[in-house]
Amino acid sequence: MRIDVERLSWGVPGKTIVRDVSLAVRPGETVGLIGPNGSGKSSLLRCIAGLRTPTDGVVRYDGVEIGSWPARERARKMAFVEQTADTDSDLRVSEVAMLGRTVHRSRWRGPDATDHEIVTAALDRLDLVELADRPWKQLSGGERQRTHLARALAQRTAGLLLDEPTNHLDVRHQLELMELASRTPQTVVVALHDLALAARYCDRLVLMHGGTVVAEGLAEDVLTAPLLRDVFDVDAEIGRDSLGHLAVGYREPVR
Ligand SMILES: Nc1ncnc2c1ncn2[C@@H]1O[C@H](COP(=O)(O)OP(=O)(O)OP(=O)(O)O)[C@@H](O)[C@H]1O
Repeated sequence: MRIDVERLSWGVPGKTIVRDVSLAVRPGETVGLIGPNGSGKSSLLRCIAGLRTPTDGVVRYDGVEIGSWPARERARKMAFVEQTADTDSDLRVSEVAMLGRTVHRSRWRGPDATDHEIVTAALDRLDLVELADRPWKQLSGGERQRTHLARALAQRTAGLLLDEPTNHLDVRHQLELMELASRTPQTVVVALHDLALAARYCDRLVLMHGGTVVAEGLAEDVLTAPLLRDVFDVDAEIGRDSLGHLAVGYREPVR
């Protein structure tokens, strides 16, 4: 699925939070959204998901404006895992993942064999099969995050929006999740704070600052010392590690 964001702005009374952002994400592409705290990444993702109505501009999925779509129709096309995703009920892991299937069936029909197959596959991809019967409330932060990702995968959408999906994950699960995000045929927009992870797994990076896009392109073009100094206020050294991946080192902040 192609995602187009055209001249999008969003804010609250007296404050523009996302300003004039345009973005075109090609089918199957994985785009990394990076930027300092408060730069507007989550707000932009919510607008792309259709959870916020832009004050200006439009969002299109495959060329069709999503503004007037019912939530259910949007959710059949786009899954979104928010940064503070929570489930405030007594559900078990497999039941949380099964929530991803609800958008595909009528309210009166329970899950069928296909739904169960899809959920099992999603749990397997997130390394959760052994936890399938565990109550959500007993899970660790990383296990909860993986469960919400399984829910999003079970939704079987053409697009996937992920807000800091790795922030609770151990290193192995971070790598596996990003591998999954980069290899899936889904179109993915993922907000990340780990710049090296973003560089390694995203086809393209979009750097936000103060609600606007200040740079976009290949990781080596976006992650430059001068840009990182301007935007993140850090002195960084960009190099390659022994595996050939972009590495970002930071000097002590000078205050
Ligand atoms: N509903 C709201 N009302 C008022 N201010 C808001 C609202 N939503 C977001 N903001 C503000 O807008 C700015 C951007 O927030 P946003 O969550 O989009 O940033 P972010 O780049 O995702 O940050 P982080 O990296 O910390 O997750 C922040 O200053 C935030 O406090």
